Amino acid sequence: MSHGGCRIQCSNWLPACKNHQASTCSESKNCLMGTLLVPRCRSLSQQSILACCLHPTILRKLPSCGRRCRPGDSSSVCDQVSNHGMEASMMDSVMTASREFFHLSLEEKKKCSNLIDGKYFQVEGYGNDQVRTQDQRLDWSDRLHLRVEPEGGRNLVHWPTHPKSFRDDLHEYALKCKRIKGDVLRAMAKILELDEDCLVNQFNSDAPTFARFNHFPPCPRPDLVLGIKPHADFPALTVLLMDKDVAGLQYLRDGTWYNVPAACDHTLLINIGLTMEVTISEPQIMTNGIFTGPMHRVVTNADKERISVAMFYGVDPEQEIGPIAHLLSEEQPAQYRKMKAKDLLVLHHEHYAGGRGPRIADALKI
Ligand SMILES: O=C(O)CCC(=O)C(=O)O
Ligand SMILES: [Fe+2]
Repeated sequence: MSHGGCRIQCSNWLPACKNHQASTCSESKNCLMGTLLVPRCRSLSQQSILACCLHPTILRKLPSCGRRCRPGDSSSVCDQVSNHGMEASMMDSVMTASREFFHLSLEEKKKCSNLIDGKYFQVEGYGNDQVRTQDQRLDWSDRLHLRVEPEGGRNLVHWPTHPKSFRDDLHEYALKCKRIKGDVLRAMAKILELDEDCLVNQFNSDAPTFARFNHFPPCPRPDLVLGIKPHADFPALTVLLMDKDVAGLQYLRDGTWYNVPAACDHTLLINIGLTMEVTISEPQIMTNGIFTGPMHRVVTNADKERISVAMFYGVDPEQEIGPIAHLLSEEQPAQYRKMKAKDLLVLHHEHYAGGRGPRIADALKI
């Protein structure tokens, strides 16, 4: 690692109160994520970042990790990472450019629309989810979704020209995030006792990276409407840049939603996605996987807008994904069937939008 190792933030994630409000909740001082997932120390080795989030059976192999494990802990990678090597000024610039874009007139934003001729949905561009069914729940958010990698596959027609810095900021930011993604994947491979580049090599030159800019305007009824409904990210890994001032993200754990505080100290949040779960979670049959894509959602705020920027790292759509061979043995056979990434994505959308449950990885279980 060129920048001396990422650090995990000791986070104090409080249970959300019943009306979904993220910022006002002080019902409980129970620091679940802080005590269970993150050791109480400020600087951890790179290896420990992920160890904090791994299943206890793997964790026991790691002398450097001070995590206290409880039987039945679920395992998920959803931690705030600092000392990640990205300049705070760059993170601020991306946030400012995003905010400026969302504050443009609707007419201006529609120049990047995700609807062709105002009707036909496409993944890239400005807008909301595709509406597939009459009773589909829509999110209280505006989005700009852009393919960032491979660089040759960028559709600049969707890339805003206002603010002027937007394109350059995103380009630079993507380069930094890619390096962080590599660091995280190498650390994960090490923990799994795989070849260091084994996971990085799952991403060939056609592996897509999408940037999703989320804007959550103030919402008059936060008790009724969610900014993003419960989901687990589909791609393999997400690097999330969050608003410094307004919280809203929540994670589900043991049936309770927990608030993630606003990222006032320039932390990034790393999520494991479902693709990675299918790829690497094989040996722990008893525990349903070493890594799982954590379920999360975003709540709305009555008074304040919120911005976040997610970089989603997927694998080549033509790639067949399934358990990595090195992780399988006679005692630990595959738990998931193999499928091309593009077919898995279709299934995921059907499940998620159709309300049949957001965890497509479960549908793939053998
Ligand atoms: O806004 C956030 O903090 C999370 C966004 C998110 O979960 C997503 O874009 O998939
Ligand atoms: Fe997400």
